[in-house]
Amino acid sequence: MSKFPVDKIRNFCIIAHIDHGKSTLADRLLEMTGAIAKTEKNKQVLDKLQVERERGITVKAQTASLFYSHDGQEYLLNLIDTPGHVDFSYEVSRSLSACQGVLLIIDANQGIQAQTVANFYLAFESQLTIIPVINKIDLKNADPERVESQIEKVFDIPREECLRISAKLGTNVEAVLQAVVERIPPPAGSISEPFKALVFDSNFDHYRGVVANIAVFGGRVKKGDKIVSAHLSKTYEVNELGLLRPEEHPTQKLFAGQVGYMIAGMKDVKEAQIGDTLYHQEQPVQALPGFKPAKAMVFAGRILEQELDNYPGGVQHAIERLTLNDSSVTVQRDSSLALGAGWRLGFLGLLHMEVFNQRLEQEYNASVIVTAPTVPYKVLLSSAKLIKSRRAVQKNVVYIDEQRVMMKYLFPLNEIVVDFYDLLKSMSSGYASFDYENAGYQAADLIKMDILLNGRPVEELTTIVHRDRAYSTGKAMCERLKESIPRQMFEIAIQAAIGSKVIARETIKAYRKNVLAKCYGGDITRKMKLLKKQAEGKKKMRRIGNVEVPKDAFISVLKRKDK
Ligand SMILES: Nc1nc2c(ncn2[C@@H]2O[C@H](COP(=O)(O)OP(=O)(O)OP(=O)(O)O)[C@@H](O)[C@H]2O)c(=O)[nH]1
Repeated sequence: MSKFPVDKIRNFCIIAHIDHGKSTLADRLLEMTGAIAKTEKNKQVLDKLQVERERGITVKAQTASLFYSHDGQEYLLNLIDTPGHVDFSYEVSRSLSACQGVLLIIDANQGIQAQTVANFYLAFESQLTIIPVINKIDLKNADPERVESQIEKVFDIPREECLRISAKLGTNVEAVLQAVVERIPPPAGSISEPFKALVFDSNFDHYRGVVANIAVFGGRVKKGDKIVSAHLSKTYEVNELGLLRPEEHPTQKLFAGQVGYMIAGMKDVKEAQIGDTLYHQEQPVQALPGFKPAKAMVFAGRILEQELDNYPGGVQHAIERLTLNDSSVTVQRDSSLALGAGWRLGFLGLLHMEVFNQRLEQEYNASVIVTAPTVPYKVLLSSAKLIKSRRAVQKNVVYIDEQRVMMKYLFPLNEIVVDFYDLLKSMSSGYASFDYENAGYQAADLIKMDILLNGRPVEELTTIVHRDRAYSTGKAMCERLKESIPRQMFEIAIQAAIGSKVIARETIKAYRKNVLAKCYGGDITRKMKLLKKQAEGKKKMRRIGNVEVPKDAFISVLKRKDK
């Protein structure tokens, strides 16, 4: 591809609240610039992952380079479609680092929603040009006037700057392309500078190794060049590079201002850190600031099971490779006597945890068991100092218009992490939307609860709970254990205790398990089979004191309840 002057390049993201129409607009922009054919089949083409297609949501940011003629000039537009859901906001913030402007899409019926506000601030803080685009004006209940008033009031953007479109029907989408060219500034870099590129995303290809998505901030790079990654100071030869249109489109060179992909013989996922800087071997540059690591909000232990071994290299590789593509997941090795070796993974939210799990299964054929989500705590060890409990505290209220109000609260994270969003949606008949950010640690009345089997604490089941919830949580855990521990030759007491105080108890009656009881007389092979099965079952048991506990019992207590 021939050189494209920097002033004819525009890099922009599409950001919005979930379902406001980003991916549909991206389809129209791809069609109008000839990147994809205009057919029914080409729907949400940038949502490539199976999990995205099944759930109808974007979870990965995707890049597409478009060629667009305007006023007799040819422009290269690099579009990044981003996810809308709060759990994937790390994708948005990284994508913004490769852009100078954003299209902020707002549904003409729903108006400004929680993630519209959150995404606006991400773009605003990055000092990007913001083009408000009111979408779905074809809807019967569309009220673009009202949405423009909201935009003026909440974002202080004059209503004249808003575009009104229907991404579905293609109405006025041409105006969006024109606004991108006219309002968003070109990237700052120059071709005469030394080569400098930011790795803003990467994924692992089974055959070609690491494929890095890069934004070239200065200079140029070509096939065969020797480049260095600032993070590891390791040198690589560029094997392949090109544009994403949205499929890979190999080129000989990439220039300042361009966004594209690069393959440079990186075989290990540790070699292509997201946020890394690449430069020419002979022309070292100062590394770019990179990205702040994502802060995990929800933790889940994953338990290593036999069936995880069906991915070549084992589940370790599968997790490493998937976290390369989703760097917001934190991974720690973990192991316990009862559950065996596993991982403790941190996520930005519950949907994020579900999606990661689904991707492990679908893309790496690794089935895993997810334990109940927990949130991080800081524990102050003290003798008898009671800490005051804190419930949600209202911080402020803004009336967006006569129908909508924006309220800010300070919540304990574990109160909102599991079902708060679902509850809010059903209570408001789907009208309310919700977003959250980390407000730091707060003192709370939390206690450590132990589970005892015949008086012995089971380390793996110790949990931190709010004092008000201790009884119900303890009772539920005891009941679940009672269901899953088989009767044994003596009575088993299952207790939930806070310190030395027992708050819940279940009892399993004594019983001599005679697996042959039902086999009156006859068939010896059937008897042998049952005895063998019992012996195998014993291998999967863990002994706590004198009580034999099957592995499944731990899992049934720790596993998330199905919805
Ligand atoms: N009537 C109407 N529907 C639209 C329009 N644009 C998008 N939609 C519909 O709105 C729904 C959501 O559109 P998407 O493009 O998937 O929304 P999104 O913002 O990409 O969603 P996420 O990526 O999951 O955040 C789909 O059912 C679209 O068909 C429009 O202009 N008019």
